[in-house]
Amino acid sequence: MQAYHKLLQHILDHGTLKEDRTGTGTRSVFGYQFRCDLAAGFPLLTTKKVHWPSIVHELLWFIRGDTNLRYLVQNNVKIWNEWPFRHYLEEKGMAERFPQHSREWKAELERFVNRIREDAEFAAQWGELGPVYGRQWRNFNGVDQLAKVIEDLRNQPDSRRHIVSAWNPADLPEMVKAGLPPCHTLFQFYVAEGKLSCQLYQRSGDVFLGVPFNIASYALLTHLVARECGLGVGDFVHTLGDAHLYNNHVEQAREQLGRQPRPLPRLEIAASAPDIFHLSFEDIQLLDYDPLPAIRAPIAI
Ligand SMILES: Nc1nc(=O)c2c([nH]1)NC[C@@H]1CN(c3ccc(C(=O)N[C@@H](CCC(=O)O)C(=O)O)cc3)CN21
Ligand SMILES: O=c1ccn([C@H]2C[C@H](O)[C@@H](COP(=O)(O)O)O2)c(=O)[nH]1
Repeated sequence: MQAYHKLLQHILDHGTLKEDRTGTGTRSVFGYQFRCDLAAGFPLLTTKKVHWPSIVHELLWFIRGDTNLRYLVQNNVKIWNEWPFRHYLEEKGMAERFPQHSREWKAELERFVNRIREDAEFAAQWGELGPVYGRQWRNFNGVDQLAKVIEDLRNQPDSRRHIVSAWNPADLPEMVKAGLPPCHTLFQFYVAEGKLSCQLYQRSGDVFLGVPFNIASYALLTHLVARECGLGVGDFVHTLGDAHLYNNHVEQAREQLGRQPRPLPRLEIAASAPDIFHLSFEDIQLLDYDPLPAIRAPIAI
């Protein structure tokens, strides 16, 4: 928690003004690392409310190898809608009629999302994000990396080769169409003294909106994999490439920095829960999460 505040403050103090693909503009630093001890509490921000159900559903969606928006929409997870919608507008030649974030654009986005939810055929055609995280984790040119890393952690915990990569250069052109090239690019597990640690290399981090989700998601993944291997939890180490604060998030970041952290919540995985590949949302519970109110910020598309 303190580590996240330090990152926000570091970018405010030392970030370089830098243009970006979305045209929003950022303050950015290159190369930043922090760690959290997962035994000290679950690292979900308490200085603003973060939508926990979205984190759980998104991770279960990755673990299942799913890459279609439909599961997320059906579970009220809104964080991926804008990218397939942008692709849909472009393919239909409607992008100019719907300027991003305008009233008409918002109404059309809502219609798009409703059709994804209700119309299976429409979802199959327009909800597909391409070979993004879920595909690469479970089927990287035929390799089930997640199953393999769990097997290796059980058999050779001391190995220095416990890596899962979402960065598949041959598939990048397909990912860019309706999604994005993976931001959380590669992760590595490490076992010492019966505890599982995880380090993530994130090539690009939207520090106000994306990074709080990414921290919680990898913390949860580490807990789930540790349980699968009969290990305790160690550290989550987060290494960022381009760590940026969008120019339209600066006021929100300052507001958050003025708030006092509260005690961290705890994670509970049901004792009766099945293995990692068959978990359901109800098996995973966050206890004692008592955050300060959410702070709204626009998403850069
Ligand atoms: N610019 C950008 N930043 C990101 O973090 C990001 C992308 N693009 N594209 C792909 C995914 C989607 N992610 C997102 C998208 C939206 C929110 C967001 O709007 N969060 C709000 C409200 C979420 C809700 O309650 O539904 C928040 O306050 O956290 C967060 C992460 C992370 N990724
Ligand atoms: O899990 C995620 C996914 C995306 N982001 C952010 C990082 C950037 O702000 C954008 C992606 O734009 P690129 O031009 O492809 O870097 O999304 C994130 O923080 N976390």
